[in-house]
Amino acid sequence: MNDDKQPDGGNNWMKNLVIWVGILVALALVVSLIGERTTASPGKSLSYSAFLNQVKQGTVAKVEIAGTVVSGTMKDNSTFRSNLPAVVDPQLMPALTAANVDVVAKPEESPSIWQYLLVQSLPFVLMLAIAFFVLRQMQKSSGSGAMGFGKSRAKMLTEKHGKITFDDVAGIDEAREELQEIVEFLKDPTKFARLGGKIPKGALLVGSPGTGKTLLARAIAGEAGVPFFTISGSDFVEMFVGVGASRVRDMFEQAKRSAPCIVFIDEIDAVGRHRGAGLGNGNDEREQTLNQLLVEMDGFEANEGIIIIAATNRPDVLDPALLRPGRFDRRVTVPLPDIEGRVQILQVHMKKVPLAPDVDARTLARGTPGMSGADLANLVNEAALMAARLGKRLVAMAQFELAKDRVIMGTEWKSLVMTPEEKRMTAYHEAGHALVRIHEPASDPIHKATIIPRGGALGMVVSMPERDNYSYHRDKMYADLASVMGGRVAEEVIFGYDKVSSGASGDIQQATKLARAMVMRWGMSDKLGPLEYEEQQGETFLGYSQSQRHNMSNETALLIDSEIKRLIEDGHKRATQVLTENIDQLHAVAGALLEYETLTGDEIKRLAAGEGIGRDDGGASATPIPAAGTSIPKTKRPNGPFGNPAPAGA
Ligand SMILES: Nc1ncnc2c1ncn2[C@@H]1O[C@H](COP(=O)(O)OP(=O)(O)OP(=O)(O)O)[C@@H](O)[C@H]1O
Ligand SMILES: [Zn+2]
Repeated sequence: MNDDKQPDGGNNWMKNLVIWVGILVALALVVSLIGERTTASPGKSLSYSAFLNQVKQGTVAKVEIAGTVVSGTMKDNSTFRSNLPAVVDPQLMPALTAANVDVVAKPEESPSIWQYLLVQSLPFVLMLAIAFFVLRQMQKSSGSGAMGFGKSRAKMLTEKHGKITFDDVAGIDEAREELQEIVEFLKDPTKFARLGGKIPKGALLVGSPGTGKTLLARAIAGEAGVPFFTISGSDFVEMFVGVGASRVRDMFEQAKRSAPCIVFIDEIDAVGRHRGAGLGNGNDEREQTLNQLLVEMDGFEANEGIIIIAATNRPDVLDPALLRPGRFDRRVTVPLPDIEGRVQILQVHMKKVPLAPDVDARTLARGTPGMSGADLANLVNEAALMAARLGKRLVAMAQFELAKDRVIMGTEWKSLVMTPEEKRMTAYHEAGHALVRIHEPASDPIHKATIIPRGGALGMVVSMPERDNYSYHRDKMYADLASVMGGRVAEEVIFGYDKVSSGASGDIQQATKLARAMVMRWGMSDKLGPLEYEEQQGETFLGYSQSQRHNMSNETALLIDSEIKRLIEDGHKRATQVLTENIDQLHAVAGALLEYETLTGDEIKRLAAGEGIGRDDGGASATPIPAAGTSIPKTKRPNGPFGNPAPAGA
């Protein structure tokens, strides 16, 4: 369903303009030609010497001279015309008098007044025409109104444009659930408020291109049955100062008239960049626009029923002000789908084409790691086109396989750059984090682990505190340090000390930060004692926290550094111990990660306990995962195609 692409007359109006200018020029030519015809005297045309001969022979009865144009009548009543030479011929007048020709001097013939006006005004007419078309175009693209310059370009999509519901959105259930509350609110804002729900104002969807952010926003509108306005952040960014701001104002006015409704701002980073991040005053306009956006968001009462949903794949560049409570208070990650998600997305799109019986969504999903929902939609579309070209009634697996290759080649596809070897390393890295966490009782339980790349990280392990933590204990800190180091340690244990990847740079940063805070802020180093060595500055927000050391002696500074180093080394040691003692579990979890890409905390626990993963999803369940204690020789595992026996069912 790509019908949300706006029918933008992009090149059309240029074409129109060219056609109209062409017509005008052609008209002008015709008019001037006609003009020439009518002013020209009839009769045959003679050269000057022929004319002079006729005069001398006495056949000419009468001439009229206008400037250099001569027209005349012969004695036999035929007419003629001729042109005089530019320099007056001294022979002519005597010859005319000698032949007794009737001579009439007429004032020089000027072009007709219309012709004159037309020629003179042609450039102006052209300019007017161009201006007219440009203006008309601007009005068209900016909705109604005479000068639609400051008008918002928001497009309103109603159910006419195809109703989209959550059924159309597959494989991103978590994001869907997080947004469910907004649907409830929009369905009946007053009831929601009465029941005491916290009224949402805006949500920020974060995710790479094509993961279905737009789709999700539309589905919310579809589920709630409210109008959906869509606009792109770049539509606000104009050359002229003030235009963007007035567009924002206009957009909100429009939205208020149709509340409850959803306003979807795609690419919000185009306006929402951190203020003052750029150089020069080229950003004045953008800043004004952003300020206006903030003002509007603060201005409307939450129960007015306007929900603003914004999408970005660069949350890191957003202005912190946008993320303050009461603005985009909900931040929802829309991840790339894992295998299960890809199966579901493929199924959603396969519903729209007639399938041959041999088509297996799961096999396709296995072969498309890293593809976004948009890539998968594209894949199904390509396959259907291919089948149509071959004159087939049903789309068969062969076409899907071909289409897959085509999509892979056609997109700059990130995970394609990730070689199987890198993928394997990532799997062991994340498995390392996860296992250390499981074996350190003080750490938070794992929510999930994934090797699907997102936002610069190759994979990640997400843990979820069982309760809100207000204070942390020393043992939890140690456990965290160990599990943060677990990723790099797993790489060392499996691939050798020399082979470790740069993928752990984020971990090392995190470990250092944690260790520093333990030493300097929380007084957890015995050597330094419970003193605060650090002064906090600025907002601890979005990573913009800054800290500074007090003026301190050199020895203290050295001691701090060595304590930080010691803590990190301790973590490294603990992780190494856990992982070498439980290397079977490491293989099992890494193997399962390669197989399924995303594992839940329970699944990891089960694997670590030597049990099966416990999924019963068709083909996948038949796949033997090299769990701890299985008969697959240990040495072989890291060398398999994916550290795994050949996938079953494929
Ligand atoms: N989770 C999904 N389920 C079903 N279809 C999807 C999904 N994600 C993407 N698609 C398909 O891909 C198309 C494009 O997705 P969409 O425009 O919503 O992505 P996006 O995240 O908004 O991308 P961008 O950041 O480029 O704007 C959708 O119209 C849909 O056909
Ligand atoms: Zn890591």
